[in-house]
Amino acid sequence: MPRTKKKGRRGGKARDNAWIDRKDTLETTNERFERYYKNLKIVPDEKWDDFMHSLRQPLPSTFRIAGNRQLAQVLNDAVKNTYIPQLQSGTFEGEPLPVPTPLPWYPDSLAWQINVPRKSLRKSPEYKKFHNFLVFETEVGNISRQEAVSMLPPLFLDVEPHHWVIDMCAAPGSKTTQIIEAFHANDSLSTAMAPTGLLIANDSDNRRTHLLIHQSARLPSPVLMVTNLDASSFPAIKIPVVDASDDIKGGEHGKKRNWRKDKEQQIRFDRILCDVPCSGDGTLRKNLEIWKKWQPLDGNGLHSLQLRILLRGFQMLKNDGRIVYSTCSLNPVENEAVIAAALNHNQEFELVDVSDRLPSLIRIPGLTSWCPAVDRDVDMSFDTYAKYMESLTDERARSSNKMLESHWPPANVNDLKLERCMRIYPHFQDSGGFFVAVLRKKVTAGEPIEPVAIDGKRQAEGVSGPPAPKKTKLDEEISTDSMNVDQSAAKSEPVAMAEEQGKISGSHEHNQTQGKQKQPLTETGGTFKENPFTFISRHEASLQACIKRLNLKPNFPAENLFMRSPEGEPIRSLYLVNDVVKAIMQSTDYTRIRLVSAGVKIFGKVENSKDTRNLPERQIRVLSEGMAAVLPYVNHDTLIAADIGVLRTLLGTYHPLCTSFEEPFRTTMTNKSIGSHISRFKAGTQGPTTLTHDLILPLWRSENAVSLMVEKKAKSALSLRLFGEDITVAGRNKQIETVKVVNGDEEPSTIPGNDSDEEDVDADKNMDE
Ligand SMILES: C[S@@+](CC[C@H](N)C(=O)[O-])C[C@H]1O[C@@H](n2cnc3c(N)ncnc32)[C@H](O)[C@@H]1O
Repeated sequence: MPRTKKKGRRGGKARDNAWIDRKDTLETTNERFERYYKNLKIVPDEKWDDFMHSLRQPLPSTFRIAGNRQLAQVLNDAVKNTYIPQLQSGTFEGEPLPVPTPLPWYPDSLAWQINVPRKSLRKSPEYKKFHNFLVFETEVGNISRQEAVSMLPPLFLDVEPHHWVIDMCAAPGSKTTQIIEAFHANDSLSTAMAPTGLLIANDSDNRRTHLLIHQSARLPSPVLMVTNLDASSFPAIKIPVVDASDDIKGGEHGKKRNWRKDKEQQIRFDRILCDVPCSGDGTLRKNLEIWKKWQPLDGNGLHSLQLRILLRGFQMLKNDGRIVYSTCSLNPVENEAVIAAALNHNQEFELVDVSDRLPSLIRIPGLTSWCPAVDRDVDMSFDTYAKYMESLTDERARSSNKMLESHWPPANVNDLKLERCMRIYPHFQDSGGFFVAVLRKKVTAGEPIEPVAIDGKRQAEGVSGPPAPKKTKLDEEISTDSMNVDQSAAKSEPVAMAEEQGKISGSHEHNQTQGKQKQPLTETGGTFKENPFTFISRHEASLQACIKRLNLKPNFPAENLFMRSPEGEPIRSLYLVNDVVKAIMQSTDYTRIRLVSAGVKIFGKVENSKDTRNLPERQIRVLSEGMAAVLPYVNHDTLIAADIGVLRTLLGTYHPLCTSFEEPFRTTMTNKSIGSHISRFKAGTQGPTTLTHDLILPLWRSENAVSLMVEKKAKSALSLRLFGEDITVAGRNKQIETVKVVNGDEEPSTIPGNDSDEEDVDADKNMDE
């Protein structure tokens, strides 16, 4: 049986237990917060109490059914038709249990909200069962726990599979995952598309890029690259130009691109997400520490970084492209003020009216007037920057002034259509607070308009045209087209994490610089320690043997496979990227773009064992996590046919002997050679079990047995979904342990069954997790 190299766990245990993690009581007050936002009139006076009341309520848990549409529908049906009726029949302390409700604005009702106090969770068997389902499906990437409002930006981004997209501040990756889903929206469980687009998920915090990699590994894609750079100076990336005769949308899968060696293009993006670091006061309902720390200078301090990130986004956008800017802050200085300053800096851009999108989402238009606080004690007495500057009579006060003109509304504020921005408040639909703005490049005839100064120090009030002002320091930082920027280490504003370390959520950062604005950028990672990305020869013997064994189609892009070790070293795992990602990786040194990860791991090296005997055709196996990426190249006629009965045996036993299967699978497998195979489990009904769609899964044929090469948690999730119980060996073990613990008996040593082959059991333990 194959042994694959043992991997470290990718975390996630602690998260499981906190799935439905509602805090039941909150102590919440901050006089500055109330004074600031009441003065700003962000909500009408008569609604103020509702607003404050809802901020003090625990935030309901929300989740989204992820993955491709077909599976999403199956899981959504399970929530609606299996779990909700069970919950409806349960009670807690004599009261009916609250049941999950769909978020009315989320497309196809695929997102849900649960409002359950912890104690009912712990004590309700119905909720325990539902919780188990959520945990398993989350672990295998089919459900994503995500704050409701954080699901919004990708919905307004409208990503299509051929788009080139950059998520500039992406970690921990909830929105990146949604974008990946958009790339694969049309995949099904038995067929997949090879998207021709590109997704760069970037974050300046190296540790958080690894959270992002973990999160996105649940939905692996050959379009994905993860970089670790300061988004405000994201470097220009050049790749060869594609021949004009090539369809850039790559409608035909596997069609090779003809890259021209003589001509380069700078990558510009169709879609850009700027989900920038922010003070995060929209997350007060779940990040209670903000109540103690909040003060208005946090937002003032983040404004210039937010603006620089958005303006770098402007520079990198294609002509007909779209940018979504979002924060989980309520502060206009981090929201409308950033948008206003960016629009005045580059008048080629405009806000998009998206009022007809997601009609059930309750929101209000962006503010068109506001006044920043100039100190921690919420002094809001200056309605213009000029008046504020006049008030600074001594030279020291003037030179240490941290306020920028762009903190105030510009004179042309009414021309900017800021009402097209969206504000979402907690009392609207029992959510967190959020801000979203959708921007695009105007379609203009003639010459591009020159950017104007943005930080207000030299900018004349009432910018109406494109004068060519002297550049300010902030301008210089922004207008560097970063063509040759070499970020030897990513830099970031010293923002602290709003959320608990390591927890996956869409929440934004909190600036804990406590009013220190525009701090010098700090090095995050020092040296960049990542293994190189080495493309391998498509003629490599073990690879060719594996392709032949799996009957992959001739258009399988074997030349797009790389390993994460220096050239010449033996292959361990092979990763697949699409043509655009490969072109970037070959045109740009990976240390320049601080590339942390790319593509999908599709093949694993089988460690030498009695099965492989050093034979090349037995040395590489297809990994379950890579199946979706391999599917477009699978020849469906040559897949090994199997049914629900076979699946039951494979799930219920680690390595069943070939002879333990019914015909015709028994003879088929007996006649197969040792190595990696792919099987198609046909949709159908057998007894009480219905498989609603075909499943395509990897198998390993050893000397006498067959194994389903799917990691344990995914096996349990599949078993729960199909049979309503966890029939896997691990699942049965867990049940026996629970019974023993409850009865005070000893732990069981082994589970009886057909698991006599020690080596096989090891192999299963070593599955990539
Ligand atoms: C609001 S969080 C992003 C949340 C993420 N979009 C999600 O949905 O999971 C902001 C992120 O910006 C990152 N960040 C802070 N400064 C940055 C910079 N200069 N460039 C790139 N990322 C930055 C932080 O590390 C943080 O992960």
